[in-house]
Amino acid sequence: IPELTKCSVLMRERSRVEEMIHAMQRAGAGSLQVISDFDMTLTRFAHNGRRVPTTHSKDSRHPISSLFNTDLLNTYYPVEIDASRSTEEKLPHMVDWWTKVHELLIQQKIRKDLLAQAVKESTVMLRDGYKEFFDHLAEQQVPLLIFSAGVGDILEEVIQQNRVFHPNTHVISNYMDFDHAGVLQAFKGQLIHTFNKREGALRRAAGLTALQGRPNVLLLGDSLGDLTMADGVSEPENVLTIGFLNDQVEQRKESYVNSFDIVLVKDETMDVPNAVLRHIISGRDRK
Ligand SMILES: Nc1ccn([C@@H]2O[C@H](COP(=O)(O)O)[C@@H](O)[C@H]2O)c(=O)n1
Repeated sequence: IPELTKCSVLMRERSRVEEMIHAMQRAGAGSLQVISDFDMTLTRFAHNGRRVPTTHSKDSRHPISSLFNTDLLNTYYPVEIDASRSTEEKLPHMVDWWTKVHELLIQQKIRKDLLAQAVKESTVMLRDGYKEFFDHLAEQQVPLLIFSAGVGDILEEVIQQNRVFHPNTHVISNYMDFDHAGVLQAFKGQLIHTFNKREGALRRAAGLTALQGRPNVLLLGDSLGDLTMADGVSEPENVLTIGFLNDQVEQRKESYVNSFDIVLVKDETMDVPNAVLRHIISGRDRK
């Protein structure tokens, strides 16, 4: 796979990655499921030197930017990516961050009918190559689980507007609960933040029938917390993990290389996941 030889691609054990890809290729598309994070994994981290907004974050060019206006990002994002703190240390801060953001959004009485326009006018962008990624999985009927600590309603709108929300796509995320007048009144279900995805994986992903009987997993994420997204897969055989290292590269490189099978450093494209998928799905090695 020529894409794996790029200098932005880091691997702790290249031979293990190759073995896993071959095993997944032999098993074919029928054994495969893809589990992916959304913000900064399927969406770009930056474009033309500027941060791309997440499903939660403020987009200054946005006409109703108060909708996503959370300066809390500047306080809590550095904690989220701090390589010197453990996950346990970060947990209470993440709960605070998400709780405050959700409260702010509720106070702002966000209207359901404004969401589509808000997304249309925002600068949120999926990574280059996103269309091949979504379309190829749909054509091959490979289920795609998007597991996001962002806002599910916004996430769905983003993939809808990019015309890639296919029937093979399942989403687990924080969904808004609107009252009868279409005004945000709460968030549904248990809060999902960056570091509690394991609970969601065991509680919710494990029950999705479309994912049953598919022991091979391609997992995509941008945070160490994303590595637990496949913990609900029963009897997994091969779990190949790809991590996007977008920020604080030098501080986090070692932990990412020790944790993900493939690490993509400041790569704003889906080139590597697409190449790996083409290879697995082509089934050229199948006996
Ligand atoms: N107020 C917030 C809260 C979180 N974020 C970022 O969103 C990411 C969560 O979504 P995933 O799809 O990646 O699970 C998380 O990494 C936070 O950095 C935000 O921008 N604003």
